Amino acid sequence: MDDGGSSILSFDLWADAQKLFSGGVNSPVRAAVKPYPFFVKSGKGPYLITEDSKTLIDYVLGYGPLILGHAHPKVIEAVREQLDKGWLYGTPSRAEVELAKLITLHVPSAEKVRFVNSGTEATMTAIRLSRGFTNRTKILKFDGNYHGAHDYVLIDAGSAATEFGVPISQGVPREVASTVAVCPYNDLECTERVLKDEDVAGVIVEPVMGNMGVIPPDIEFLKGLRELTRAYGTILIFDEVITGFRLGLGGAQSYFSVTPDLTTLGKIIGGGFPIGAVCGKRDVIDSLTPMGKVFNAGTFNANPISMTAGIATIRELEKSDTYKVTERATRILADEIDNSIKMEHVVNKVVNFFQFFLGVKEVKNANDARKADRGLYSRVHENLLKLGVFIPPSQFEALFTSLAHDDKVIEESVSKFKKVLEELT
Ligand SMILES: Cc1ncc(COP(=O)(O)O)c(C=O)c1O
Ligand SMILES: N[C@H](C=O)CCC(=O)O
Repeated sequence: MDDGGSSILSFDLWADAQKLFSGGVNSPVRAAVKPYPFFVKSGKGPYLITEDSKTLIDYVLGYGPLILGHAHPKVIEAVREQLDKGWLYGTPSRAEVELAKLITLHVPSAEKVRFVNSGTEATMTAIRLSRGFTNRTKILKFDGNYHGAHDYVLIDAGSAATEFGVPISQGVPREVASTVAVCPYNDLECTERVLKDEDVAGVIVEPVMGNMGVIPPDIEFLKGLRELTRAYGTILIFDEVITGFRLGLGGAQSYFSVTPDLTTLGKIIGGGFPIGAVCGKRDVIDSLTPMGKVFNAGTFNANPISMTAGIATIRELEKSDTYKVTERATRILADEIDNSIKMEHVVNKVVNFFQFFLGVKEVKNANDARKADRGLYSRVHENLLKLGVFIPPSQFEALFTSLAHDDKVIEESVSKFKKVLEELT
């Protein structure tokens, strides 16, 4: 980052933060920013403004939720209106019905919904549901898929768990870990072997892997998962915390025409406010308390602010050119990056999010991603930051585009990427 005498504020905040928080941060990936995490005072459209008064073009976008860009006026208006009416009732409110209607309208697998407060809670609840509904214990997940920060899934997890070398977290009881089988992504043979040999309650999968960089699925893999889980009476859970309302209004399940039994959502459906949701077949969701015996509860579940921001966001997605704009932005940027890198590399993109991998020929699963040159990726991140472009600090995250990433922003970004990539690769 260009100090220019003005980065004292971030630097000082960082010094304080290290005394106050483990590693100076409250979510580990943030500590990977080089040379040290900058602190943000505001966001507008495609930009972040740092405490050092630097403007950065943002391709992190809160790790995915901000598909309309920062501080979109429609979301501000809706949340302001809600604030005047209070923000927590401990009762149902109109907004949760409206948001659930939008989700069930657009997401093919969603007949009923349970709102929670994060993607982590959503996958935890979906897994418990699949166990409760089937009366089985085992879960199958895929190497490098990240489903949040709870015990059931911190086994061969991607994202910061891989970045910081804890794909299997300390503190997860061995008894819990032993209930989770892991297969390589895009590997149906392994999946079938596990389903045949074990009594599996649920298979949880990111329909596009977005937590080892971006890794697209083989369409046959998703279709095969559907057929196999049906054949073995296992619940298929699509973790669409990233892909939900990003690949289109119907998420990955519409994009790939594969309908799971349960879907977990988060990020975009809260318009950038904390949220999670489990949705799926009526009889499965009805297994949750109070109708059923699978427990879930939450003080902040379906809180009116997140509901309102989510409604405003989805309404905007329904009528704006967001998918056209974000796809175009990703295509131009990803292609230009592809052309600018001189060494062996891969650029993986799906609709409107992408990642590049240096020093490898193909990235089809987590093992391929681990072979990429992470040190060099980190230098690209650092040098781009000096030029005013913020990409994820970790190889194992994704670059996202938003409605605010118009041609002018992309043009400026392309010239900066070219400069850095031609110099470093
Ligand atoms: C696919 C996926 N599932 C689950 C989660 C967990 O969501 P949250 O961070 O909101 O708990 C994330 C991101 O963090 C994710 O990318
Ligand atoms: N990869 C994570 C979610 O998608 C990044 C967010 C975080 O862990 O802070």
